[in-house]
Amino acid sequence: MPLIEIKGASKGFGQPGARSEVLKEINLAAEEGEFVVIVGYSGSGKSTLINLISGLVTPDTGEALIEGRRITEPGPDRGLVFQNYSLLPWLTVEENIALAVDEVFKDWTPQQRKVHVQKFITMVKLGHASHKLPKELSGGMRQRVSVARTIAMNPKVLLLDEPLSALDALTRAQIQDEISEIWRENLTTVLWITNDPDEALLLADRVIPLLPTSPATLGEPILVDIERPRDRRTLNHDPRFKKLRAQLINTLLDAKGRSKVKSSVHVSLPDILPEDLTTVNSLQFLNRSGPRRRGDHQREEVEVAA
Ligand SMILES: Nc1ncnc2c1ncn2[C@@H]1O[C@H](COP(=O)(O)OP(=O)(O)OP(=O)(O)O)[C@@H](O)[C@H]1O
Repeated sequence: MPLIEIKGASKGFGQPGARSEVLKEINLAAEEGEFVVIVGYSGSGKSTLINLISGLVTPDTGEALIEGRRITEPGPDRGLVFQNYSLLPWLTVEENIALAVDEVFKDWTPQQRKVHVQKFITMVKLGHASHKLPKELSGGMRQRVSVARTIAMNPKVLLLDEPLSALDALTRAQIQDEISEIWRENLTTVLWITNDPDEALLLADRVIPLLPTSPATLGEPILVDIERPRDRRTLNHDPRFKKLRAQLINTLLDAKGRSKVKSSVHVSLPDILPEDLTTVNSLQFLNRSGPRRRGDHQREEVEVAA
């Protein structure tokens, strides 16, 4: 049985009449220990999709499951890391992580909890900053705390919603490598959302494109059968990487192109004959009591883009 699963889920927002359908017939499964990345355009519904699993969003139809149980609300078995760190500003690095650990491991001794917190601070290389407040940290350091805090709660699956998009490219690359290493050592199941195809292919076992159809649907998964650890410098020249990259980007671009092709509808013209204003006689229409009607046999339709 897959660790997490989404079966036939659709989701829209808003009241009838002003409703927007965001996701349609989403089917997804991730096995234990698997690193799955969903890649899609901004605004296409990526957060909505990951939140079906976090429990923050309930599907209109279909269901999301963890270990076969239906997800109805957030829970400690699913750790969520957002793009905006969400640290408590009045607590230090250590205290921010300890707060989460104390909440989840209530029956542990204070010493056990302290050792556990230190392990994760070391894992994200923040030993030198454990007594600093969030305002004294760089964006990259804050995101490391956020990741450490979430992993320290031992979730069954780590859900990352564009965790690095607020960071500069170099810090981003560094933290991608760090999280990849943490994943390999701990083999947590990871579901990562991004709008960056390179990030997706560097990190994932399997990349799934979220197609910008309206509503969005999932495309065919792309298996990234490139051995780990993956070195970003050599990867760029690896023919397998180049091929997968082209396949992924083309899939997303093709779907975007198709979504621009609008349908057309037939509209009946009003039941009024147009006046010919090029002849003097036509000015007679000013004396008429009403417009001239088309006969039924003259009814006209035009095709307009919808
Ligand atoms: N709670 C909500 N109420 C109403 N509309 C919502 C809600 N959540 C999301 N939406 C709409 O659903 C669509 C998809 O949003 P979502 O945040 O899932 O996209 P995204 O791909 O994660 O975007 P981004 O990459 O910009 O973060 C957007 O049009 C958004 O306005």
